[in-house]
Amino acid sequence: MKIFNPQQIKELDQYTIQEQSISSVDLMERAAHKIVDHITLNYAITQNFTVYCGLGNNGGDGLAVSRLLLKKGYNVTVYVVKYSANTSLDFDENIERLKKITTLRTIISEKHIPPIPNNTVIIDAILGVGINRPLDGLCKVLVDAINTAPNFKIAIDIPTGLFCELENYSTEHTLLNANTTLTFETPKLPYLMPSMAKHIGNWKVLSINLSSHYKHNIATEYEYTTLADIQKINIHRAKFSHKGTFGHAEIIGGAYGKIGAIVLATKACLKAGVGLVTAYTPNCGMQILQTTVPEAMWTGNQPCDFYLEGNYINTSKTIGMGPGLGVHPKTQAFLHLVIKATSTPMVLDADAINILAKNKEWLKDLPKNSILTPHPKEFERLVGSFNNDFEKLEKLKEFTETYNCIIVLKGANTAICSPNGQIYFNSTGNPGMATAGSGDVLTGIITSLLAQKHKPIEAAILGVYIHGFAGDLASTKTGQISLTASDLIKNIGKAYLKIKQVS
Ligand SMILES: NC(=O)C1=CN([C@@H]2O[C@H](COP(=O)(O)OP(=O)(O)OC[C@H]3O[C@@H](n4cnc5c(N)ncnc54)[C@H](OP(=O)(O)O)[C@@H]3O)[C@@H](O)[C@H]2O)[C@@H](O)CC1
Ligand SMILES: Nc1ncnc2c1ncn2[C@@H]1O[C@H](COP(=O)(O)OP(=O)(O)O)[C@@H](O)[C@H]1O
Ligand SMILES: [K+]
Repeated sequence: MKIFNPQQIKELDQYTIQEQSISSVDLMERAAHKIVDHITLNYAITQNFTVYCGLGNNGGDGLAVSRLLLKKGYNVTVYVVKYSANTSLDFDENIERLKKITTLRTIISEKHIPPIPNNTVIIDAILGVGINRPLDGLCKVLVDAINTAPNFKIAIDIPTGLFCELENYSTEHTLLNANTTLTFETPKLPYLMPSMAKHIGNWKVLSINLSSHYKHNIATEYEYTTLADIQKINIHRAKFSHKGTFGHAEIIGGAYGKIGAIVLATKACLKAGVGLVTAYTPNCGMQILQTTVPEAMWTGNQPCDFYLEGNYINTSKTIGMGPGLGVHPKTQAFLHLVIKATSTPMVLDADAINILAKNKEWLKDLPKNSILTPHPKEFERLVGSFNNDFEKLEKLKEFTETYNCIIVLKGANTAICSPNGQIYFNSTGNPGMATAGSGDVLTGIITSLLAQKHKPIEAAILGVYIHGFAGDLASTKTGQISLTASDLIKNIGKAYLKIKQVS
């Protein structure tokens, strides 16, 4: 699913109006109905609402929602926030419609902000994507007052004060803290940023049937991977395929006391469908590997605390390297040898990333289209610090473009950045996955998909989706608190089945 910027949202609106021969006020009505459907599903008729409406189309949405809720019998108090003399045409039309059924109240200055009763749900329709400057004066004071109130808050489209692009953005600006944000057609970029979660709350995309033609044809910098996107990827197994068809992966890593990382990655690699897998660990890992993962082959011939370059035998396998590897100087040299000796894309995780962060001049030796899977701390070691999440995304693009690689920046809504700077946010997964070894499982899955000849960017997107999906399926049995990395592995198969089932 594409993520449009505010300019594209305006164009999409206009395109839809022409294509569907619908007036903009009727499109607003369609949007308002979707909001009201959500509210009626979630709130009893006894619930009171207080709606704050600005003077543009976000305010227009608020007025239309108020009218529809009143008609259904809800108790709704509507305030028009008069911060300027300008109003939009659809706002004006909705004022006329609403006036016929209720009394409108106006807030004209900071001194006239009415107290907020505690039994009401607040609906924020002050400003939407039309925001072009930070909040000040009446809007700022009102948003501060709303933020102070303990009431549940629903924002329409975006919480008032939020900017969707780096331009204009500052962490100093006031913005409304919503508990739920109900947006139209596509998620907005800030919804996928950790620092914005407290402003956006839970968010939901409501489809308002905007032009498919426009959505299909316009390129965006950002996408949000949904099940429908994943189902376009071919995971079918042909009848006469054999284990050679599905590649041979080599998972390199582990050290004394950290062999478990390689056990998890190797198991996950198998469960994700690879034909053959070899675990490459220090000698102390051999028995453990052969006992816990009998399906895997073992190789290594390495001492337990570091890796020796001379013991490495280059093969044509698809390499996933890093879990439990350690950062001993000899291991660092070993990693440099491996990346120089490899010509096909490989997966680098954990200590492999930490070693590259210490030796940035080696990054140019990475095989083209290799996939690095840092968690946020590893990412910072790699690219340096940044001031906010917008800058973080810029650094992400800069890095993948410079080194011709793919980065999988892990976390909630993992961001996958291609070598040409396209970013795909993942939609599966849950906080239960913030547990030891969860990243090792991901390394195994992505290496497996790469070995199965998925294109590197596809392996990254599909791998992250399956990993998160396995986490979601696992959590239905274990709950999030007790979820472990092994539960993820157990649910990889089920995740595949679910993907295929509904396709
Ligand atoms: N396809 C969709 O998604 C659909 C979207 N729809 C809805 O339309 C909304 C966008 O509406 P919009 O373009 O009228 O903008 P909106 O946010 O109401 O701002 C209005 C005006 O406020 C002003 N202003 C700006 N910053 C300010 C500030 N800091 N403090 C004070 N004033 C400020 C500025 O005017 P100015 O003062 O510069 O003249 C600006 O033009 C969208 O979020 C969604 O709710 C649906 O109706 C249908 C389908
Ligand atoms: N809050 C969360 N929501 C969704 N996924 C998460 C969350 N926290 C962590 N994860 C996922 O769990 C994995 C953790 O990886 P990592 O930090 O490398 O763990 P480890 O080093 O213990 O293996 C990543 O794939 C990440 O996306
Ligand atoms: K709003």
